[in-house]
Amino acid sequence: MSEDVLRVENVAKRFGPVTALHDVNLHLGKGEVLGLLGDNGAGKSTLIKIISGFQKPDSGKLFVKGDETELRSVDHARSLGIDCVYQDLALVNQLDVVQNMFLRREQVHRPIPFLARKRMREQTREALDEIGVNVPRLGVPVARLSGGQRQAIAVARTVHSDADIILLDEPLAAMGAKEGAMILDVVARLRAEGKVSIIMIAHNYVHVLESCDRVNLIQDGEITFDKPTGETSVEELNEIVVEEYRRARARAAG
Ligand SMILES: Nc1ncnc2c1ncn2[C@@H]1O[C@H](COP(=O)(O)OP(=O)(O)OP(=O)(O)O)[C@@H](O)[C@H]1O
Repeated sequence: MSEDVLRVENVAKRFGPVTALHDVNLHLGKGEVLGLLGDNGAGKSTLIKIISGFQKPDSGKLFVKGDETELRSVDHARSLGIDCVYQDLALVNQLDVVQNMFLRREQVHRPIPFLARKRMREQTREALDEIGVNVPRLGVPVARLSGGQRQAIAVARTVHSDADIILLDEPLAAMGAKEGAMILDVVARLRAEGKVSIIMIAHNYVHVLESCDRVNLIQDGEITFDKPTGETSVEELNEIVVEEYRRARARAAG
């Protein structure tokens, strides 16, 4: 891979008595797809929220495209090309599919002329077709759609944005097998094009090994494993996780 588009150095984050991230170091190359694996509560979402400007770290540094950057907000991160599909999707239930697709653009906050609305519908349809997910009625509030369809809209919105650093927090979480495969196809296409860099949180080792260039494992708020996917296996990843589980049980037993 060429230069890093993102570097996280010694990042720590606490929530009261809970240390979510101890001392995290991570890097993402241009055009690279990095899989981030880790148990529940390991710190994956906190890390992604820090990289997307949603939360601030207590300490540590973030470099975006070579420049040390203190992200002030999600909008600030977006202005630098970083966009995230959060686990809870960040769709607005009462708004319809088209309005959600354009949520972060100012049209939604003003009356929309008929022609602009028509263009927005066309672009929404195009973005969803690109993902390959069928959402027949674009005018319904997204609250009435399935979890998989909602997830697809959130992913389509990010892929169709100007972002060149895309963070996917468990993009397959609410999906059936067919919809999940479509999202993995989109990741595969973006990976082949090499224009965007992606961090994908996932629980399925096989998905990560097949869809990513490199894999990081986060355990108890620290990156404990970093290898190209071609140099590791489900067995090796399993072994590390089981070993950590044994250690945690031994610690708990005193
Ligand atoms: N806003 C918060 N307030 C208090 N504690 C938090 C907050 N956000 C995260 N935590 C705690 O920080 C730790 C890491 O949480 P995080 O959500 O980053 O884990 P995760 O690896 O994404 O887990 P999961 O796979 O279950 O989503 C957990 O112990 C969690 O309870």
